[in-house]
Amino acid sequence: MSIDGKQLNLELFDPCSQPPLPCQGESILEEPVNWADGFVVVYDVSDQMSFLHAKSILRQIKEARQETCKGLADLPVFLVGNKQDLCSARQVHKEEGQSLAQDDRCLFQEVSAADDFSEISSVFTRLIRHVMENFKYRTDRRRYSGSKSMAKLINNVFGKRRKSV
Ligand SMILES: Nc1nc2c(ncn2[C@@H]2O[C@H](COP(=O)(O)OP(=O)(O)OP(=O)(O)O)[C@@H](O)[C@H]2O)c(=O)[nH]1
Repeated sequence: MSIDGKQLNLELFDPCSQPPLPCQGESILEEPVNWADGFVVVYDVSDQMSFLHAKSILRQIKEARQETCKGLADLPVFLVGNKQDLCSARQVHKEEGQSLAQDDRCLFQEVSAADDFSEISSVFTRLIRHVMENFKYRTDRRRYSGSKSMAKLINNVFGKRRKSV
């Protein structure tokens, strides 16, 4: 992906599409929270339960980061309210999303993935810009996920190196 003239390799991890964890009660964030450079937490504006779930995930991110990465700059988190097009079925007001994002110091946007992919693209572009900004102030080296470490190893031996996010 190219952003602001920079060529980046992105690794996207969707915990919801992963197989269930062997140990019940283990957080879905257990693994990515250790290496992710940013988070997108999505809820459905027509589903109050999904908003409560998003709230709980934001709390988990905050707690996990405080535990594992003391002293590091906050990682950018984007709270996204999807299915904005379902006006008549709306259960979560935009203001509720805005207020949660404000309390948790997140970026916030309502989108309709079904209507307009450019809004989704803009969410990722904004998040990545914040990640890049954060890199300027971070002294730690980025930790890769397992698959990324292997890809990096192979790249170091055989390929050209690119900046990764
Ligand atoms: N009306 C409307 N429907 C949407 C929108 N985005 C997704 N959907 C529908 O919501 C359903 C779930 O979409 P998926 O793409 O499977 O969502 P997902 O994020 O992969 O779901 P998880 O399995 O929970 O991770 C599908 O029927 C989509 O067509 C949207 O913006 N508006």
